[in-house]
Amino acid sequence: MSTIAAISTAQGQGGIGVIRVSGEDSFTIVDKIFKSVSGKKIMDIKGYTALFGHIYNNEEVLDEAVVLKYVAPKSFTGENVVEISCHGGMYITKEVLNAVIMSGASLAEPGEFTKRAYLNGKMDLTEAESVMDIISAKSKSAARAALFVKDGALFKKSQQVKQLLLDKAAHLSAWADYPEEDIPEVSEDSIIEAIEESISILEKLLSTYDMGQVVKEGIDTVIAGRPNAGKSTLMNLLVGREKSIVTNIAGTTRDVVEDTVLVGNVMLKLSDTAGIRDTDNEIEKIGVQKTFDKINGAGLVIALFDNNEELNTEDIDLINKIKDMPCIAVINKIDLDDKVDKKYITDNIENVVYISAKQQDNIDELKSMIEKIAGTEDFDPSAGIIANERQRNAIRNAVNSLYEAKESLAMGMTMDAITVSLQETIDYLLELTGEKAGEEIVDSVFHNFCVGK
Ligand SMILES: Nc1nc2c(c(=O)[nH]1)N(C=O)[C@@H](CNc1ccc(C(=O)N[C@@H](CCC(=O)O)C(=O)O)cc1)CN2
Ligand SMILES: Nc1nc2c(ncn2[C@@H]2O[C@H](COP(=O)(O)OP(=O)(O)OP(=O)(O)O)[C@@H](O)[C@H]2O)c(=O)[nH]1
Ligand SMILES: [Mg+2]
Repeated sequence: MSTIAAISTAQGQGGIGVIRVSGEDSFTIVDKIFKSVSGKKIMDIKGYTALFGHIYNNEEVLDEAVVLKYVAPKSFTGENVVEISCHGGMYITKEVLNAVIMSGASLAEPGEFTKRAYLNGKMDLTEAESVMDIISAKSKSAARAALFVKDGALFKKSQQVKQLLLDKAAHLSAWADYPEEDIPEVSEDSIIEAIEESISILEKLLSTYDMGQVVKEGIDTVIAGRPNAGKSTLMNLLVGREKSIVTNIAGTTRDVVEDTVLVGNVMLKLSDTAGIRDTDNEIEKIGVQKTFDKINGAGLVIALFDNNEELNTEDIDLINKIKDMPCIAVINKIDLDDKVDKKYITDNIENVVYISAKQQDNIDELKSMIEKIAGTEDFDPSAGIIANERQRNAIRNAVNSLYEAKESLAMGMTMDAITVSLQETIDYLLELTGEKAGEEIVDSVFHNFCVGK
């Protein structure tokens, strides 16, 4: 396989930048452009040792650098690897990469290092996919969950089920293929037991998907309500800066104002919206329409009501619109006189919280309610989460084949038919981990990676 190279650190200014080189010829390629101060060659030093020196482009010094050597198979990719740490910054790192390419390496494709790690048996597909999740994690729980998958949380569960079924499938086919041999018959009960246990493990895994999405992607959360209810004040309070304009003029916010914020271990993708009211103003009208579009696509609606005003028809319409969605009714301005019909709100909406956005009262209560609704309070990162649609489909298919096997048994079908279903389940699990996955599947997994990973 060719020797590949790429900048593995973020593109931009940084203290140092790392160019990673992987493949059989890594040492000779880098030796051509690197002169160590000690005079040693990369070729001659041991794995996991480093040299300090300079990178050259022909006779010209490009930068000083530290090179680190990994000898196959003991490296991230399982190949010979050299990491060149030079000064960070777009210009220098590109020049060094260029020198490595001129010296004989080819430019790595996105995800190619991790793909090679997978192809060399350093990790399975679920572990490789978790690498992306680790990089893109924006919260502690997302990062921890991804790290557990990187450590094989998903892979191990898959192996566990595979083993359970292989024991039965092997037995079944042996028994069916060699009826004259003296192989003990597998009892139907033991097959059912293995199937039930497998279904339970896989279904439990499937149930992690939604929460995994919440932890990873965050929740589309819309702050809605009538003009002047205090939506923008709350938005600013949650994000911790003056993101939205706040005035006492009704109809201040027109466009949707967006930001993300971490509440406990839930990431909210917040949208502050135009106050809902019937208006003749063209601009405001469009804003109100956008508010409704946002509500329709929301994972959580935070509906604000003004404690100091009686409910109007817009308030009531909003309550009716959201009461069957994940939502919180926030009664704002509790520092002012109570005029709002609290009973109507609590009769219709389960989660109600009383705050003063202006005086920052009871905000913690609102935050714990958000966490409760997101259901991430007792999220267990160590259980491993399904990271994406590909994994979910593979597991879903595996479970479906198990249900088929169960049905076949109940219908008194031949053992052959049951073996086929169990074999199918195992194939789906092999696809999940990439132990047996088509080239298209593998390619599409790495397609979304960034260059250098
Ligand atoms: N400098 C550097 N830091 C990094 C990475 C890297 O590639 N380079 N990583 C990139 O993601 C992560 C670490 N990943 C790595 C995974 C395996 C090996 C490695 O050498 N594996 C050998 C070790 C065997 C052993 O000593 O037990 C192996 O698997 O055989 C190195 C880094 C995070 N930090
Ligand atoms: N007394 C009191 N005033 C508040 C409170 N929250 C917001 N306000 C005031 O209410 C007015 C409107 O606040 P905004 O946050 O702009 O209201 P909004 O819902 O975003 O309004 P639009 O953008 O017009 O839809 C401002 O003068 C705020 O200072 C509160 O808890 N108590
Ligand atoms: Mg506003």
